[in-house]
Amino acid sequence: MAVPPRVPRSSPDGSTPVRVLTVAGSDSGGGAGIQADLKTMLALGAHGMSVITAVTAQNSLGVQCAWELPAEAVRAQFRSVADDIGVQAVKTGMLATAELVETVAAQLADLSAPVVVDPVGVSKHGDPLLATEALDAVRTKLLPTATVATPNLDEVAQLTGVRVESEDDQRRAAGAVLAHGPRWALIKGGHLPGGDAVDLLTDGTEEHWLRAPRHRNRHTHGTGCTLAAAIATYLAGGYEVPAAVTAAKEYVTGAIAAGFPLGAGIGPVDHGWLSERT
Ligand SMILES: Nc1ncnc2c1ncn2[C@@H]1O[C@H](COP(=O)(O)OP(=O)(O)OP(=O)(O)O)[C@@H](O)[C@H]1O
Ligand SMILES: Cc1ncc(COP(=O)(O)O)c(N)n1
Repeated sequence: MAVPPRVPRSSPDGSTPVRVLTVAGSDSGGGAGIQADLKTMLALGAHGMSVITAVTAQNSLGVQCAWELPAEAVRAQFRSVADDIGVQAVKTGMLATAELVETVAAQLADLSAPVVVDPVGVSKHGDPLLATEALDAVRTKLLPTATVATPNLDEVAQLTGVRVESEDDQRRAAGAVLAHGPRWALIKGGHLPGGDAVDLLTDGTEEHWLRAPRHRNRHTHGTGCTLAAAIATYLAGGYEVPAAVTAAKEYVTGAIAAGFPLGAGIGPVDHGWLSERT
């Protein structure tokens, strides 16, 4: 298995780590959301920071309850981090409501750092994490701020109406996502059948097909969050988009291979797999 690199320190004397921000929901079970993102950032050598948009009561069986934070609380967390510490890349995940999508998009519009938008719609168990009436704000306000948008196949269908059943469909889906304004689209094929897990990264000109062996492991809670957080970390570390996504795919593939059982349902990917190898 390919071993992805850790990001270089961001100061010449090596004292300051790369700073990456996640704007997402909290997963009390620790496998997805804010918790997955911060573990990923630490594993790859960055300093992770968080803007919490919602709190979920969640475990290996699903999401039992969720509460979104007031827009003012989200804005204040964002300003606290951006105005003092500074961010070198941002990842967005669960944003819950149209008001929070608009609040976050407004903050991102003024930022010069790269942005990875994971347009989280539903959990692996089918629990809604975004109100249906927020989809329009995702299309018109959030996607235009994205350096890379990383929808899974359900999110592609929700956002563009394109149903993906083949690699050709992934190409059509990418075009439909790019029409909403992100610089790059990563159409994740994790939910397609087949021996490999194949994702398409494109900016409409270049095409990169990222292939990894599909692991027959049911403990895949948090795959999408982990991949998007890893991409943001590599972008913060100065990688170009194709190199960042390639390294992030290596990291998530290893984490899926090492996913472990917890509770009675779907366990998490193993964010610590790299340190177990060194
Ligand atoms: N069983 C698997 N083996 C290897 N790679 C996988 C597997 N399942 C998903 N992937 C890869 O994991 C990454 C995340 O893709 P996935 O389609 O699972 O995202 P997602 O549905 O957004 O995740 P989540 O369910 O956590 O929201 C992609 O690179 C995908 O190809
Ligand atoms: C707070 C939060 N964010 C994202 C997900 C998606 O992850 P998954 O699809 O693996 O359940 C989740 N379950 N919870």
